[in-house]
Amino acid sequence: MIVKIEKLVYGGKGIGKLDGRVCFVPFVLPDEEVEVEIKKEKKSFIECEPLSIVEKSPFRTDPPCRYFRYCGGCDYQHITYEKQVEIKAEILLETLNRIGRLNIDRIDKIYPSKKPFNYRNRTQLKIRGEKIGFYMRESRQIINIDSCLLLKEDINGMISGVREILKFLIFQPEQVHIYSSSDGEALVKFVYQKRVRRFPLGLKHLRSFLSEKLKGAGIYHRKDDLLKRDVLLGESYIYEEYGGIKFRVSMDSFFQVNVYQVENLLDAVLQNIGDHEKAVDLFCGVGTLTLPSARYIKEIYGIESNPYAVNDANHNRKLNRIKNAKFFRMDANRSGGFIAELKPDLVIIDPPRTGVSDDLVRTFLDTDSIKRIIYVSCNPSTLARDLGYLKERYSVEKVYMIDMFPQTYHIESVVVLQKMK
Ligand SMILES: C[S@@+](CC[C@H](N)C(=O)[O-])C[C@H]1O[C@@H](n2cnc3c(N)ncnc32)[C@H](O)[C@@H]1O
Repeated sequence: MIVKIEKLVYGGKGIGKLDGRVCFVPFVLPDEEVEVEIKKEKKSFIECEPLSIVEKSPFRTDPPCRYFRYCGGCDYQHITYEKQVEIKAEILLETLNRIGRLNIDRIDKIYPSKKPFNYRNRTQLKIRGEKIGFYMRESRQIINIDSCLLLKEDINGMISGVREILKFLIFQPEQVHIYSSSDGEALVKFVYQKRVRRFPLGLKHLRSFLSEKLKGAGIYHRKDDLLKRDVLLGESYIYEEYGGIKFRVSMDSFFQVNVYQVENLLDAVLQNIGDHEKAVDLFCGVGTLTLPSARYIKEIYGIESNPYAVNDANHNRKLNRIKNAKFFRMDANRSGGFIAELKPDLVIIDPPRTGVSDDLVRTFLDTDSIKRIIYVSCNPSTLARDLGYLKERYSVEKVYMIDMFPQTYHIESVVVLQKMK
């Protein structure tokens, strides 16, 4: 069976038509003719696997990773990097217009990643028996890897060390997380299914296997889908520096994953602060956007639910001697009352993939003081849904795309909304 691919859609797959039904095919490019086999048939669509490419796109390239197509991590390694970025920009626009019923005709600025490989500062390795690696595509089987092309080189250098460490452990962790700062300072987390009372290795040992720049290690167990730390060896944090600001980042706080794109994200946000007086930064993490923004505004308030991130943000505020920023631990999705009382004229939001709550959307619509919203999103579908509601009182002024996750289908964007008169 031959399918002609019309375009790529959010999620990484291409779509075409087979017997009049929509058909999804991974690892293809627009305009390619692909021989496929059917994997799953539903009433309204068909899932296929590509067998061979009959008519190749000029943008097809040889995937450099030997695990590509088996590993669940990458979707786009068969596409030249420039074309990946172009495709993501088209998907972003199409998603905003279709789900949000908007009428946006351009992306104002696209920031490709300076390096499309070796950009990630963190990884979560799954462990099972001798296997260390990532889940296989559409499966819970683990693909055994010795390196990953998305990871910073120093993290790859630590994977063989993890293998050695596991030989010392009677009880195997189910995951090992590694985080390495731009300076190569590293943190490691050993995650167990159940509580472990003793860990047989000290920080010195771990350093000898992993990196001399290892600052700390945490031993965790999983409880109700959350990680609980039982043992800490060394420090629980490392430092990052971006936009002239130093950030302490704890092993349990979030930080942007692509070392080449933090400055670009800041650029997109800071150039839109405009002439405002009082800002609130919701889902603020360790203050990555709050603290650089504080230079351009009278007062700024960061809201974050993770206590470790709030501690880091407060530490970072003092470390950088920033007096006009304040941080609060709060559920941002339920911060409507706080916002209504604060009366900010600018709102910055950077929610997780789920987007923002109905309550928060209502607050943005009902709070007259808010003149502008800078919405940072890692999921175009929920962004489009939220913009679809907000368009009642806000117009889309600017759209930026930051390619935070090269080789994958994920799309990071910044949308600037202006209150209509
Ligand atoms: C995508 S990150 C953005 C962090 C920050 N803006 C940055 O650039 O580093 C989302 C943040 O929202 C926090 N978060 C998730 N759900 C939240 C909630 N309901 N209320 C407040 N913060 C939340 C997470 O802990 C995380 O720090």
